[in-house]
Amino acid sequence: MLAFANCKINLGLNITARRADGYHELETIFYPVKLYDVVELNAAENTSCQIRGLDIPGSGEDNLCLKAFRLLQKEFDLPEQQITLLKNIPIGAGLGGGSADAAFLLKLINSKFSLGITETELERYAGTLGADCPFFIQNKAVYAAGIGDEFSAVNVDLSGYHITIVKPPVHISTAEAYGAVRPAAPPISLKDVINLPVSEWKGKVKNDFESPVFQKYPEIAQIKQMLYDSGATFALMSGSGSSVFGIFENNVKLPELEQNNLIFYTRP
Ligand SMILES: C[C@](O)(CO)[C@H](O)COP(=O)(O)OP(=O)(O)OC[C@H]1O[C@@H](n2ccc(N)nc2=O)[C@H](O)[C@@H]1O
Ligand SMILES: Nc1ncnc2c1ncn2[C@@H]1O[C@H](COP(=O)(O)OP(=O)(O)OP(=O)(O)O)[C@@H](O)[C@H]1O
Repeated sequence: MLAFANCKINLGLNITARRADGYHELETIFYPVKLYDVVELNAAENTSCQIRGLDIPGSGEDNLCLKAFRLLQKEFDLPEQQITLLKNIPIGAGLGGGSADAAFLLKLINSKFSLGITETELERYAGTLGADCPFFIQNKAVYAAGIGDEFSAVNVDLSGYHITIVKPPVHISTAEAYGAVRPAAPPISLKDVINLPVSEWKGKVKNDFESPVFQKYPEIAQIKQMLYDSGATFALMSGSGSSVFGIFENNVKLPELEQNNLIFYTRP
């Protein structure tokens, strides 16, 4: 039994406060995008995780898929399984790929073994694996507050646009990126700004990680500029980077970026 785990982009990200436990309060719009990993479960003598495709740094035991399986195995009487992960979503990209794998695996285990876990409970399990993880349970465009796990409805539809994601060869640690931001409440909430037409988002829908990340890696700022120069209606770094997405009205090809970077063309 298998599942297709899509990634996300952040349409805006305001980091508003630092909590006593070191985590940060934020507001963001999570938007699902059709760039997929594949996770598969098969009966086996021992539970393990086999990875194909892109290399994931760290040991296999650290893989979020294995952590997701063990989390439910502790609570339910699950038989041993081989988890196979086909990794396509770039890592350290701000696309939440690891979180997506874990969340989709929780859902897959729930349906394969008919565990009857509710969506709310699945979100709670996912939240113990990572701040980005709960979003992928419902996996629809949503306004998120808290540490990224308190959801409310939002009306954003990019289905008429083309999305281009550029992943420069830079790996950014999320914890390090948070450490470089000075939290502040935005003058206007993202929840209101996002109601503007996409053509008015430039300069108004912001990502607070951009400034410190662009300072350290000017090549990422150049990619964003290149997306605008190529006709993007809107461009922004996703999450803590390093990927940058462009929203285009037409399907533009970017040969200069194709030669030098990882680039993905997709539709929302
Ligand atoms: C940047 C975003 O991708 C935006 O969607 C997320 O906030 C990151 O979510 P994530 O990768 O699932 O994060 P986690 O794996 O839970 O945490 C990694 C590290 O990021 C920092 N972290 C994460 C989320 C948050 N709201 N505040 C934080 O300060 C913490 O130092 C934490 O140790
Ligand atoms: N299944 C997995 N896929 C990718 N990374 C994983 C996975 N399991 C564990 N990791 C670890 O998590 C780290 C970050 O992974 P991921 O690609 O999800 O982060 P990201 O692109 O920075 O996304 P975000 O910051 O938006 O959550 C990696 O460095 C890797 O060591």
